[in-house]
Amino acid sequence: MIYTCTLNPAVDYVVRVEDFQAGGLNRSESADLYAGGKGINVSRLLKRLGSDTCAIGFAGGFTGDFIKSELDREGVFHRFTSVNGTTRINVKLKSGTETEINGPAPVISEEEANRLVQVTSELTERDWLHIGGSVPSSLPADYAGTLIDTARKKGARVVVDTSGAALKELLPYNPFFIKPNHHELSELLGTDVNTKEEAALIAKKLIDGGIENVIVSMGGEGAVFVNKESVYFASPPTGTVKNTVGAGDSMVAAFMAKIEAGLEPHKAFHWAVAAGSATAFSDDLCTKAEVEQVYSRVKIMKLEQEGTQ
Ligand SMILES: Nc1ncnc2c1ncn2[C@@H]1O[C@H](COP(=O)(O)OP(=O)(O)OP(=O)(O)O)[C@@H](O)[C@H]1O
Ligand SMILES: O=P(O)(O)OC[C@@]1(O)O[C@H](CO)[C@@H](O)[C@@H]1O
Repeated sequence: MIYTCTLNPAVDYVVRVEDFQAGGLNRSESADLYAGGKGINVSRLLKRLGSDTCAIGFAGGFTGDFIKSELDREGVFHRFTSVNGTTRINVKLKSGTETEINGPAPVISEEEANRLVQVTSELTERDWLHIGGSVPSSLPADYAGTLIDTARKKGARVVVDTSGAALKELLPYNPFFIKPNHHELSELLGTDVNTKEEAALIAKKLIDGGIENVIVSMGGEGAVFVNKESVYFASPPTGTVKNTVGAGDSMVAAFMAKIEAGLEPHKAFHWAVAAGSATAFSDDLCTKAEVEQVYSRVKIMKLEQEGTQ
């Protein structure tokens, strides 16, 4: 079972405005609500791809109830830890460009935090623990690390998809897989990552440090995959981009689903890029059929290891 842990879930309020004017009264053409947060997106896609998954994390208030009812509607298992506070709402404004306003996390008490650690202590060696998204500031700095240690003691495989300080904090735990985008990688290392060669070079260093699989996504420019054996680059097909929210999460979901199904990592990477693009071309997360349609249009090539050293 792939457990996704979203410490700071959100209701994503996706609003479309024809010609947004800052400081003026804008009327939206459409507004949609989605159960959001990185782990929740990953679980929703895993379910669509046919993998066993369960979403865990903190949920509270009417927004927490909305997320649970949406997951129930889609048949996604969940086991959230209830909190007193109210799960945030994240605004995704689409008006030519995409603008995001992600809300603040509710305060998580020590007792609530301990209850989630208990859930991760019930994982087994057949399970994965994916930790995705931001970490509420009320939690101790080493909280996500505690979850990883707890799950690892039970033999679970760990995947990390956080950014900023949280990612830096968790790299020494040597996750099985990470998928930063090139901006997150630049921020992490304080150096610009703009090309596939630069991405491959940095990813190789992370692999040498003990992480098993790294995908660096670069939006419409493609993505780089590095593990101990090889370095690959994939370029996505062109298409009409409708929504990139959750595109990265779709990559993570497809990579885990295909590794779980026994595929070699570079083949799982090919599916990951297809899933990311299929979501970018859809209004919501993509479907399995959409991933299959995009798959043959993704160009994948092996890069020389020497070029990355
Ligand atoms: N313009 C685009 N055209 C085709 N595919 C795209 C485009 N933008 C994103 N994608 C697909 O989505 C994947 C992930 O995109 P990106 O690098 O923006 O991830 P991300 O920043 O983690 O996304 P998010 O945090 O919004 O989920 C890319 O590797 C690619 O497959
Ligand atoms: O604020 P965080 O936790 O970093 O990111 C949260 C978020 O932007 O990530 C998902 C897309 O990846 C959205 O569903 C959600 O709103």
